[in-house]
Amino acid sequence: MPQQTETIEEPRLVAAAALVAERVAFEVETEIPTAHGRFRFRAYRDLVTGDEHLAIVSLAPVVQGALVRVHSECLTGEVFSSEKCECGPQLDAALERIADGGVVVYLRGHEGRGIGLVAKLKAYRLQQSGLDTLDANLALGLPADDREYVAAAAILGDLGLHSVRLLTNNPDKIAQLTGHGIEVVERVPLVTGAAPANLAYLRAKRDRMGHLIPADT
Ligand SMILES: Nc1nc2c(ncn2[C@@H]2O[C@H](COP(=O)(O)OP(=O)(O)OP(=O)(O)O)[C@@H](O)[C@H]2O)c(=O)[nH]1
Ligand SMILES: [Zn+2]
Repeated sequence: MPQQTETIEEPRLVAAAALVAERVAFEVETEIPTAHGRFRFRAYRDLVTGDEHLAIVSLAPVVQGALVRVHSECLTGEVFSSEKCECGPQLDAALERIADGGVVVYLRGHEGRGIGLVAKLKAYRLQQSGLDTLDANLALGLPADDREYVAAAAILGDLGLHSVRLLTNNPDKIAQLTGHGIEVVERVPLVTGAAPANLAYLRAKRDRMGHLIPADT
């Protein structure tokens, strides 16, 4: 019986290893104490985009089905506590929650849903004159969401994870990771950081972009 299991899993493992090799290069691991506990910070170079991504891994063992957050970089929300989005509180909450055995994959190059910092600030400026988060991107001639998650799947593959409980409200993240060989056994909602300044943003994500955000937000 154990032999049979190995035979079934082998193609998946081979595919995961190939994805890792073609997409990311592991560079370094070091432990860092944070306000949310001590974590292993593992840095990867993205072989396609050149971005430097991170896997922030709990010291507690990470097993199949572990809690995972795949998080898009957001300078304004995470460094400057901008209340135009809820990225800062989401990242803090994710680190708290994975401390018992899980991973945050922090994706650089995802700033502004993949359009970059300057374009995001241009989009914010348009939002000041009334456009919502989606139409502001489109008015700039840019996609509503330009993110892809191959690198995240490759990093999870490097950690030996092919089955995860994913902290997200974004169905596209689940669909893309699944398409790249990561089985999402459960979606764990991550609703936090709502503030008067980001209510319209949360509602636009829910009503126009399909995010699974509670109706009473
Ligand atoms: N273009 C643009 N990007 C934004 C805006 N507000 C936040 N972002 C970016 O959106 C990204 C986060 O994506 P979200 O759609 O908020 O959330 P998500 O990660 O897809 O979904 P969750 O997993 O549920 O958190 C970050 O890179 C932010 O910089 C905005 O108004 N316009
Ligand atoms: Zn943000």
